[in-house]
Amino acid sequence: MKQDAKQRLIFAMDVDDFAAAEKWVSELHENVGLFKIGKQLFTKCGPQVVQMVHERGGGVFLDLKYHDIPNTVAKAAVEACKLGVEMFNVHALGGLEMMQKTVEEVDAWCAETGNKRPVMLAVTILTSSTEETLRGVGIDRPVEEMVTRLAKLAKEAGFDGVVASPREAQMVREACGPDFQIVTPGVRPGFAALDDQKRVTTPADAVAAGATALVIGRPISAAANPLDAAGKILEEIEVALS
Ligand SMILES: O=C(O)c1cc(=O)[nH]c(=O)n1[C@@H]1O[C@H](COP(=O)(O)O)[C@@H](O)[C@H]1O
Repeated sequence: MKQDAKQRLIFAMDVDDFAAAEKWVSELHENVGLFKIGKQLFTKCGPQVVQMVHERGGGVFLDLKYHDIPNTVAKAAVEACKLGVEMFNVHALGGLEMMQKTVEEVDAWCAETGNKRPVMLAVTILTSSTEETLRGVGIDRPVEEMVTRLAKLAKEAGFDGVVASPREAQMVREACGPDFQIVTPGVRPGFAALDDQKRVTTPADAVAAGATALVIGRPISAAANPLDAAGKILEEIEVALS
């Protein structure tokens, strides 16, 4: 059971330094399944940092949120596959054609090389966004409607799942069926601060709502004892799963 919960805990390794990343992987690998490498760390350290996580026995969620013309995103996604990452993401707002082309090229690369396809996720609406944020960019629709719409689009394109707020997990589950993965950031255990997240829930509530994995950063990294904080989150996930 702990192993199952561990695979569902993704640590957001939001640091800009190779040594700091190395320290986090060594310190947390016992309680964390995947280490999320985002824009800051990847821009600073590049593919070497992916290799480091793999060498230390961790899995990688490459969080570069690709959003560009279809050909550019598809080619970048194939490069992510070549790094051997376990999971990567694009912005669903890039549209159906962008996501379809990405699935097509990744599947072709996997067929050619015999490699396993990484979990492909589409980001719906960021957990830091509100209706006001959407209005500001000309989208006059409720957040919930947009999340469901983008999740369905990702599914239609052949994506494995989405990144969404835990508050929208249940709606996505209903719209996209039981096998669709729902990875939720914006998760805050009772002991942690909200920081800049706006649409949050606890780990237990996220799992109960249908989240298949949780992305958690500062509630672990800012804790007095990060391994212990990750352990407490695992326990909460285990209880929610049972
Ligand atoms: O794609 C993401 O991981 C992501 C999507 C989203 O909507 N909101 C969001 O917070 N994230 C990421 O999830 C992580 C959350 O970190 P904490 O707020 O520290 O737990 C950060 O690395 C964000 O970049």
